[in-house]
Amino acid sequence: MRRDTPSFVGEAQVAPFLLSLSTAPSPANRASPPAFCYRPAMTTSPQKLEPADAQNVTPMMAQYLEIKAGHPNALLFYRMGDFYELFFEDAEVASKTLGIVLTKRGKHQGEDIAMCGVPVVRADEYLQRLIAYGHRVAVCEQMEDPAEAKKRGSKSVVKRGVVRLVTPGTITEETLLEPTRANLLLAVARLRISDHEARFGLAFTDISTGEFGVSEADAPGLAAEIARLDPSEIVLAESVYEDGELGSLWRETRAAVTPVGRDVFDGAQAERRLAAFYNVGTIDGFGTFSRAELVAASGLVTYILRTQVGQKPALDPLRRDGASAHMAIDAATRTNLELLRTTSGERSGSLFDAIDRTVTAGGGRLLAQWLASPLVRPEAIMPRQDAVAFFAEQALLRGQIRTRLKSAPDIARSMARLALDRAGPRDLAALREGLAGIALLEGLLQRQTDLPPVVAAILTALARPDQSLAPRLTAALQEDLPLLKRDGGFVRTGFSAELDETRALRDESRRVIAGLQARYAEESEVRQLKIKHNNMIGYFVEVPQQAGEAFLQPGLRETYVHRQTMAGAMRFSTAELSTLESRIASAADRALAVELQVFADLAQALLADGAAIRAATEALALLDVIVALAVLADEENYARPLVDASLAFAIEGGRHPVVEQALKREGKPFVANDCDLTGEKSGAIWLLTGPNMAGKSTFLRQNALIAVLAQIGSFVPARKAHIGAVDALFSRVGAADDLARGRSTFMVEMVETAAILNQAGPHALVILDEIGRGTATFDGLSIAWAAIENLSAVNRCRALFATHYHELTQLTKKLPRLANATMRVTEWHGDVVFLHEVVPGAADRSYGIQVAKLAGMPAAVVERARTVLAQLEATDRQAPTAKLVDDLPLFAAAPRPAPQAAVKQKDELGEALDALDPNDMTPRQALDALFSLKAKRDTDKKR
Ligand SMILES: Nc1ncnc2c1ncn2[C@@H]1O[C@H](COP(=O)(O)OP(=O)(O)OP(=O)(O)O)[C@@H](O)[C@H]1O
Repeated sequence: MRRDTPSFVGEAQVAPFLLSLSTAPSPANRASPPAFCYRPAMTTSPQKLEPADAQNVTPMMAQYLEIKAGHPNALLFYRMGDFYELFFEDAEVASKTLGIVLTKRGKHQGEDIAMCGVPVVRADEYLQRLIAYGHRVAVCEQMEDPAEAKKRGSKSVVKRGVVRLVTPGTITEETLLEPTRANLLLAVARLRISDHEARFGLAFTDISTGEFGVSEADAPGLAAEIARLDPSEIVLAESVYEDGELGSLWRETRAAVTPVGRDVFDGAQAERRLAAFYNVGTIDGFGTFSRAELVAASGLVTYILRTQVGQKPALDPLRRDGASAHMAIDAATRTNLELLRTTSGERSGSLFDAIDRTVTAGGGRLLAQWLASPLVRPEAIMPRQDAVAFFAEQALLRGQIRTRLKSAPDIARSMARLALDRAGPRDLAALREGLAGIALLEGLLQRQTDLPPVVAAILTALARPDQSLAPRLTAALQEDLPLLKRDGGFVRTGFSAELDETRALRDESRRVIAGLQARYAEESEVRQLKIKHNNMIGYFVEVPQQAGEAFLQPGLRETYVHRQTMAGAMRFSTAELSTLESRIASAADRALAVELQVFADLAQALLADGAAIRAATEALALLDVIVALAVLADEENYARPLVDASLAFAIEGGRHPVVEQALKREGKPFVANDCDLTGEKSGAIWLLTGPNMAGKSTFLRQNALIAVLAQIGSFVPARKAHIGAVDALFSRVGAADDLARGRSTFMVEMVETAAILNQAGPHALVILDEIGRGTATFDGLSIAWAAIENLSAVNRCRALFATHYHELTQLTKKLPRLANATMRVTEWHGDVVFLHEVVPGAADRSYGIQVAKLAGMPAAVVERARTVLAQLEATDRQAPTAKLVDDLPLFAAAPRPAPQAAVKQKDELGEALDALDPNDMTPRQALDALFSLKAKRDTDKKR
């Protein structure tokens, strides 16, 4: 692809050059962003780019170096005419990431300067790619007309400045954002309470919609809170980033992590900075916030102002997003239950995908947020259920609302771009459609009676925006609109008399040119004479070369001034054409100026009503979600659950929301199953046995997912459900190897199971699927055994525990809260048939060999396995594990020590523990260490 010379003067040292682009990364096939952690020292090394070298470089390069020195941690997009250029290491990084060719331009300190560039018109595509790979980009624009620079002398350089830092958490462009995912920027501030204890303030915002929340967590709760919010970028002080104890958190998050200087989180400035940001005298009116929350919020706005270089996004006032009001779900559980994404990172196959019936991007984002943060308080859940129930009964109204919602554009993001002065005519059009849609929906809801409180609140919010805005936008805007306002042509004829006048002048000039061409052709007797235009020489007369010679002779040359001789043609200008040209140019300039003023006036009117429009937009998203949940309940035959503060968990005829739909697509039925963990008669912990493939995992997960759905306010896939609100949900599967983190299967299982046994309280719901399978039979059995005893005696929570260790079923004799359940199977001509039915009792056998046979194992191997099994069973009969239950004294767990006491008792055992690094251990070493710790502990007790 050949590029034109950049059209600015004073920088003639920039030669035209060749640049080839590989296939452009398309927004549609965007690769999912790799897990990364932003490395601050990634770009050009500073010693190479000392601005002090400026004496030895061209003025333009000196300017580049100075600007780059101010942004060492970002790739610098340096605007040159129609391209953004990157130099030095920035160019190398960008060319590798974007797949564009690296070229050279001039020398710096004797070495070639690497360079690559991206066309301004396609910058968004490239930005998207760079951001997805965790880079930050500083966008440096030309701040004056090149003609201005030229006036200062031919060598002078166009003024440039960085207008914006683009980072994963601060983007607003439609093309860079995923429509149904909130793009959260999270700031984490640490407040030390003592040497051993710290509180963390979390402040998060979605700049593209204006949402702004704060919350607080202690050290153990921080990871779960980050997993719940699932931010795109995390900003934190360098000291917090470098804290060894938190290291794994920053390494393992999907978000880009941006450490910043401590001044960003300056506690002494917090209130003042927040008040300045919101333009208020004091922030007391926003409510009461903890110190940690305020420091985080002020860090967040400080970072935003720095990345937006002074442009202030319109953010809602901060609001406490109480973590305690939400079900605690840690990262491993979220992954395991595939709430928003499957374990392989795709949306398809997740719970979100299965239940999402929303029709707007804002609704999709809100539903995802609800799924990420189910509620705990029944009095918060009930109003949502009432609203869903209201629409579940009204199919006709639902249909009318959805038709209107479908055509409503994503106006939250358009409003955000407007506030940042990044909006274009199409954003105004989106607001025109959006506001008109809001008015229609308001009318529709107004005609209904007996609205439940949530729907009544939606109606009030929809009525808030200024009703005159939509008609005003309709009157001002054309139907077909350009992307950029600087292209003009978006204001409707008839809206502005001044604009219509200048446009008439421009159109009339065109007619004059046509007349002039006819006259010139007649006078010169050259019929092929044409008047044309290009950007280099403006309007000119073009004639075939042979005819052109006559124009150089007296008679014609007085009128026609020679400009260019081309292959086969000659070009001339005339005084009349020059006059016309300047008239046309000034008419076009004037027309554009009027259009930009119209744009600015409309933008101002919309922003003045910003709070009302944002409230109406939020109401629109809420309406979409509520109606979508009603559609889901109707389509999939879900029932309204009873959620209260009890410890009940009684599901009748429960189904797995994702598996059920998958089976339905194949025309297969799903077998519904009951689950009662209420505890009085049924047992609060169910030990589930049954062969592989019988449906154990499906049953376990369906109950966890039913709890999640019930607590977001949705109806659930069951005939009837009574759920005592779950405050924490844990789900673990006998782990697969987690080689990426350098841990073995067994270690992962132990770390994760330990987390549950340490944290689950009486209102928790715990799902454990084949815990202990990652190690030798007896080790695994013993650990599973001890874990069940702990769950029953210490955690006293509701739990489902699937296992292949049939020996464990004996435990019900000793543990009254434990009940056995099994997957019913039957045999047919020697083959196992799965009935997918959960019934009380224990599996009599594993059917492992039958399943192997079903899987196509060679007949000889199956036969041999039968023989070995017979032998093993004979041996077990001589020393049955069942006897153990009678022999072993009942589990006696020590009460959990208070954290304070634990710190004080730092002893030999603690030191031995400190010396261990589980990440560096093999399973064998971990086991050895566990035994040696236990031995040490036993010795201590005897002392
Ligand atoms: N209730 C059900 N109704 C109909 N089909 C079901 C049901 N439960 C499970 N299935 C089907 O059986 C398959 C196996 O289920 P699942 O993975 O839960 O078995 P499992 O007992 O956990 O097996 P493994 O021990 O091998 O993990 C599922 O993919 C699903 O197609």
